[in-house]
Amino acid sequence: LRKFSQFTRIAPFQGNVRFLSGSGSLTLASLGLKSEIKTVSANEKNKLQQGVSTIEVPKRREQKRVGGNKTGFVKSKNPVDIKTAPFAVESFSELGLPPLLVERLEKEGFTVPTDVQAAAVPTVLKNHDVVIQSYTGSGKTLAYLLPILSRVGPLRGETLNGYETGNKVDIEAVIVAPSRELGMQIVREVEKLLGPANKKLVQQLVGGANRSRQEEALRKNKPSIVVGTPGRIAEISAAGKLPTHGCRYLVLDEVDQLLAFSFREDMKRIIDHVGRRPGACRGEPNSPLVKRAARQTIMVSATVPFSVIRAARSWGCDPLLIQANKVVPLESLTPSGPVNISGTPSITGSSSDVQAMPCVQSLPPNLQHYYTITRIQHKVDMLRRCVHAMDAKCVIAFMNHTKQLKDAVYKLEARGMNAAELHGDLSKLIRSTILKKFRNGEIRVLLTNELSARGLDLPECDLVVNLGLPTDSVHYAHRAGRTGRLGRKGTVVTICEQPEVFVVKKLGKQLSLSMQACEFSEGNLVIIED
Ligand SMILES: Nc1ncnc2c1ncn2[C@@H]1O[C@H](COP(=O)(O)OP(=O)(O)OP(=O)(O)O)[C@@H](O)[C@H]1O
Repeated sequence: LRKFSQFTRIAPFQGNVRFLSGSGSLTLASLGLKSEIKTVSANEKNKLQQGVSTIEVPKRREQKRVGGNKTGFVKSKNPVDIKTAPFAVESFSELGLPPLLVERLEKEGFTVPTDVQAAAVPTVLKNHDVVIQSYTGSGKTLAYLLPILSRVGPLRGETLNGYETGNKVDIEAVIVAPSRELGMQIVREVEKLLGPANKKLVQQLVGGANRSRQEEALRKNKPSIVVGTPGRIAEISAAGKLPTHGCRYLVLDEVDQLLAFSFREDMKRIIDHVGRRPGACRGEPNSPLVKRAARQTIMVSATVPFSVIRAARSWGCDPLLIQANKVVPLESLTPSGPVNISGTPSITGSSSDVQAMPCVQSLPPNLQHYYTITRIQHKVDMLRRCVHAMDAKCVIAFMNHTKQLKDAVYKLEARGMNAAELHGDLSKLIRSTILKKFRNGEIRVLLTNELSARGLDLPECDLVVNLGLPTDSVHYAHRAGRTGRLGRKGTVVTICEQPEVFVVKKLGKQLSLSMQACEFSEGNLVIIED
């Protein structure tokens, strides 16, 4: 065992920046991530390009420095100075977005698209069905929202390539997300871009909220975009109160989770009733008009198991896979190809979908991964020591059983640490109040379960702790992805028992991560060298 102070241990990686200090500005350059990002993307590129013909690659410029007076980029209370973010083109206007929308983006502090946005926006604007895959926190939400807002609502371009909506009765875009929190987060993102005057053009249809009020809002406001959870959307659709026959966009966010068995019936209803299936255009002339008349299906996730590829082929028309630097036809992918299959259950329930996807693609490169060993009864105390040692300000700790959450909160609070539990048994109102408090910094440790692993954007989160092991590498990736968003630094610590160490190591191997053993002693992170 060798003992290091945080400062000394991290020095070789990040120069003079104190690890997780929370003070001073953080830079990717100072973290030594510039070269790390380059290495990863070069490897990824090589791996991914084997056997796949790249059909469209957005013009890529030299990676540029973003920072200094441009810190307004990342909208957070303590702006993070991101020196080299994964940005590929200079501006949103280069992507063919209408000027009004570009203006709104600038007002909101978004000036430069991320890689995945640069790849996705022009492709979706060309009416392709797509699967968008890039690592957590890389900006996939705007990657699909921007092309939609270019065609739907008040920010759309003046000329619509001959497409006229006429007397709008139908909803034009349906966005499905697996959790209420993620649904509400997407709604906020759309509202932010539409501006206060046009807020009613987007309607949330999440479960747990008053259904009659949602139906009333649909009738009264005639929104262009609805965002919701599968159950509630399917319910209102089955009641005949969701006019989606002419819907042009169907977005399935966190699509691999939406393919889970529990969503099966609701997803079937949505797939069958939202817009005209692009499959209908098969055999017909491939004219732009025919394509425009069909629904465009956009599937999104950081993890794309082969079940998603299969679903996209069956639900879409010649779908494309969009990753940060390239766009390839899904037809070119096979289970043994570049997008491997993962353990996420498929809609068909096939047991062949059990291989890990190359997770360098699912996780941001700027995360540090550690594990520490303790007895089960000491896990919460180890969490407290870990938070202190890391000097973490905003922590998400995952447990596998809801019943354990309350007890853990109680123990932390007893030791003077602000903590709260978040899980599906709480009402929608309580859940959103807790999340608000966590965002505001009133809660330091959020104890939660898988509910919070997907899609939640809490940019201030600087530490993720696994108090219970994730079930597989896909779950590890989504949990870990709650920190280190959009180029920020982040740390993931898995607190396990001795017999679980081999599982942790296996996860690290599947994800190509360097998973370091550590301890927390006298307020310091202690790395245990192999
Ligand atoms: N071009 C941009 N410039 C600055 N900030 C951006 C840009 N695009 C997105 N962001 C911000 O980056 C953060 C992460 O974006 P987003 O939540 O869309 O990531 P994601 O890829 O969907 O992550 P996940 O896989 O976890 O769902 C958000 O806070 C978002 O506002």
